Amino acid sequence: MSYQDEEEGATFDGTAGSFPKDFGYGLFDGESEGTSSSSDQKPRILLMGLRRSGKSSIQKVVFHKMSPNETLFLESTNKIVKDDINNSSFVQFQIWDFPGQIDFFDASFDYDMIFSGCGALIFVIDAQDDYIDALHKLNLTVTKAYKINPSIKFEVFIHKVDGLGDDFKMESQRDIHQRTADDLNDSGYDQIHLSFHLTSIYDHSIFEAFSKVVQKLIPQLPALENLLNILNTNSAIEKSFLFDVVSKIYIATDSTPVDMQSYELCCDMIDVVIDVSWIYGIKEEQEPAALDDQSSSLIKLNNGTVLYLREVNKFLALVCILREDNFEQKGIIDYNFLCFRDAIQRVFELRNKNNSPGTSTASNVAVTNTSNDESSS
Ligand SMILES: Nc1nc2c(ncn2[C@@H]2O[C@H](COP(=O)(O)OP(=O)(O)OP(=O)(O)O)[C@@H](O)[C@H]2O)c(=O)[nH]1
Repeated sequence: MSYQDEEEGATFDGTAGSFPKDFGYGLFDGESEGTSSSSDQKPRILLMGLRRSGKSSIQKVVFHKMSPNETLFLESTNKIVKDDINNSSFVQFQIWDFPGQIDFFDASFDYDMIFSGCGALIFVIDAQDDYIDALHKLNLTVTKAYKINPSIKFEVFIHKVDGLGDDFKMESQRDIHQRTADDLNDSGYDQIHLSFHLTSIYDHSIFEAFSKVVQKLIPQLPALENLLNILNTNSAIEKSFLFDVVSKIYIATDSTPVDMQSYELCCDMIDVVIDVSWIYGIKEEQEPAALDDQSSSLIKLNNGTVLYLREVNKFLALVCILREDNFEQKGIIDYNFLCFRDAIQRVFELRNKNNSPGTSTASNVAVTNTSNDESSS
């Protein structure tokens, strides 16, 4: 089995989508290349599934801003393609895209090495196709991976659901759920937990599903959720997301349920802010950055709701949804936000202190220090 490091921009020039591929990518202030975790230490998210199930498309759309229509021209993957996700820099990991025809009984497939450093395994099932073979492969894959590394998070993407009606979607999910549980029982692995997500690259569901996968690998998630809950309560905010700006993955949200529409609105807001700041906000000689410490934006919707965005650091933004009436107390909201930003920085400073260099846990995503040069208050 051969490996291939994907050269950034070699196969896709990043012109599709609403902002450039290299927008805001890079290291934190004062950090040199040598200080970031090396490729081998970065935790892995594996993308597996049958041929043409949509693995490469998912990776390209979520992390390389490829427009969904362009995925029609993607060629079949015939090698394991390793992609370093350091574009967002906040959460760093590698995605390994596997060829659909991979054979676990092939002696050259070093699955000990592959599964041992793996944080999450995403198995993609094409819901528009007959999925019986895929379920067989899923069972084979998760049992093999579990034997080597029981701490892997197993995620099943029931993919390409854009072509399916709502009833059929639900029915497929139920059926796949049932069959995989039966298969795992039969093979004596009923302790393996699988999470299911209905996804499509043609809407935001793929970003939402990926957000949930990445969140499971962030050990600070409970602390972040708690901070968002406190912020919401004290500022009369209805919903808030902490976004990794470039990928539009949300790395945390408060504990109220996420509804797709709110998430989509917040994603669209990020696109608008970045597009506008790209056109008007950045001087030529400066290194492009998605946001700076002054970035904020306010969008009033005609249903009496306000979307409010504030920069947390170079790579993270807080996007809140609240009633227009409650936004009258903007001073309080801004003050609470500064406290929130300060607390977030302290959460990650603590982690960095606890983690001596080179000892990042393989299954958790590496989180880089978020502190800005400027004082936050
Ligand atoms: N309708 C629909 N088509 C999709 C979706 N995702 C991917 N596709 C299409 O599925 C086809 C196969 O996608 P790929 O990403 O090449 O599949 P793959 O799993 O990487 O395939 P291999 O490299 O052969 O293993 C492409 O024509 C994509 O446009 C989706 O969400 N909906």
